[in-house]
Parts: sequence; C-alpha cells; structure tokens
Amino acid sequence: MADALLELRNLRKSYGALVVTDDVSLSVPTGEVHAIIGPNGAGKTTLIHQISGLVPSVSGQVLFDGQDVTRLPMHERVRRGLARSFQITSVLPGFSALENVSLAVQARSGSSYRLFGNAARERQLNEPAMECLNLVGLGARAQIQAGLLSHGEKRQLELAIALATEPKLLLLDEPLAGTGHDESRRVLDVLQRLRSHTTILLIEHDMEAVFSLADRISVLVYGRLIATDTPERIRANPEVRSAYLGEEEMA
Ligand SMILES: Nc1ncnc2c1ncn2[C@@H]1O[C@H](COP(=O)(O)OP(=O)(O)OP(=O)(O)O)[C@@H](O)[C@H]1O
Repeated sequence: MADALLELRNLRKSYGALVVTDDVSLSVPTGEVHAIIGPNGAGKTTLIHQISGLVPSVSGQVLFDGQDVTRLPMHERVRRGLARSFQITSVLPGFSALENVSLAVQARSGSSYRLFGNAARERQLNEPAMECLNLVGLGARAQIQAGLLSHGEKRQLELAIALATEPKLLLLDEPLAGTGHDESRRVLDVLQRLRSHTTILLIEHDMEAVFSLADRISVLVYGRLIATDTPERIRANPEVRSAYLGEEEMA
C-alpha cells in the first residue's frame, strides 16, 4: 500500500520452539485507528513489542513512514514518530501531571538542559505539555501529583506523555485495562479525540470499545493474522466467530 504509515512484512518471533508471531503482514495507512484483537496468548503484546523495538524479530520487516526500522533501537523509532504508551509504570508518581508531560517534551526536544529553574525554558516545555494535557482532558489536573490521580486519570496521563513525543503513530496496549465503567468512557472519549491528531494501533480486550473505535480490525490467533477488515465484516466473518468471538459478544 503506497500510503501506508506502518507496514509489517512477514514478521515473526519465537521463544525456543514456541512461535509467537508467525508471518504477520499488515498495512496501517495514515489516519487509521487499527485494532488488533485475539484470544489470550495470541501474540498481540509481542507484536506491539516487535513494532516498538522492545523485542527483536526473528525475521520479517517493520517499515515506518517509508523506511525500514526493523533493526533500529526503540529510542530511534520514537524519534521518528513511533510512540508507545507505556503502562502506568512510566508515570513518575512524585511529580505533578504537568512535570511528567514536560519531561517527555524535553526528551522529544533532545535538549540536555535542566528541566526546572529557568522561567523561559520552563515555559518552552510547559506550554506544549499543557496542550497535551488539555487534549486528554487533564488540563484542570495539571498541578496534581501524578501519584494522587485516579487509575483512569493515570491512563489519560500516559496518553499525554506519549503525545508529548509528537507521534505519527501511537501504539497502545490495552488503554482501557483496569478502568471502571465511567473511567473507560472517559478514556474512550479521549481516544476518539486523538484520532484526528495521530494514527493509532491498539490492542484492546473491550470489544464494545474496539468495535466503536476502530476503522479496521485485525484478528490474531496463535500468532497468525486470520483476518483484517472493517468492524462490520469482522463481525460477520465466520472464521473469526469460530476462532475467537463468541456469538453473543458480537451480537
Ligand atoms: N519473554 C517471553 N518468553 C517466553 N515466552 C513468552 C515471552 N513473552 C511472551 N511469551 C509467550 O508468547 C505467547 C504470546 O504472548 P503475548 O503476551 O504476546 O500474547 P497476548 O495476545 O498479548 O496475550 P494477552 O491477551 O493475554 O495479553 C504466550 O504463550 C506467552 O506465554
């Protein structure tokens, strides 16, 4: 596909005799929200690790923005606009929400100056950081210590931190995991808002969210992609139904 932002070609990963991702080929065009679904242990997280550079692939290629990034380290992929939202572990609990995002802005700008101290420099970091916080709906919570935020707010903060790297593609591993009903609605609203800013590739177990959010869905079963299609066609696909989705889940 000529305008693919991300293209996976025959990607494969194994641990000893266990083949975890097997010959995975996939194109994600700019502007798409693409969801990867599949049963537990299907290889979804491993695939995201291979794309982000956390886990090396045994064979195959990852092309991003027209370039082969298969052998590049993770930080180099981030620099090129391939961001990964790291679960709450990446949030520094003793710093404010704003400081957490400012640190990511600083990392993006590649500057070596100290974060706090000089008012002009602080403004340079804080203004884009505030934009990211506003985008994820946390503007009013900017000065709150991150450790005091609710679970859902921390998930929003992770998204703001990822956005601070100005990604072309955002990789999200279960953005709704652990959120309650109201919180998941809020995070879902944020994701809907982000779709006009960045291309998104996500793994998510919440099928209602996946089917309402995704432009296209890929189904991974035992490491192999068995289908990539629109939500409507995935819902109607007999192979997908028998391999993964229960009739009632898709009704
Ligand atoms: N570092 C590792 N060493 C050995 N086996 C691994 C490693 N990481 C993952 N696996 C195995 O690879 C398979 C796929 O795991 P993975 O976490 O990618 O699946 P998943 O689809 O994300 O599952 P879930 O939906 O439960 O998160 C599993 O059988 C898992 O045990």
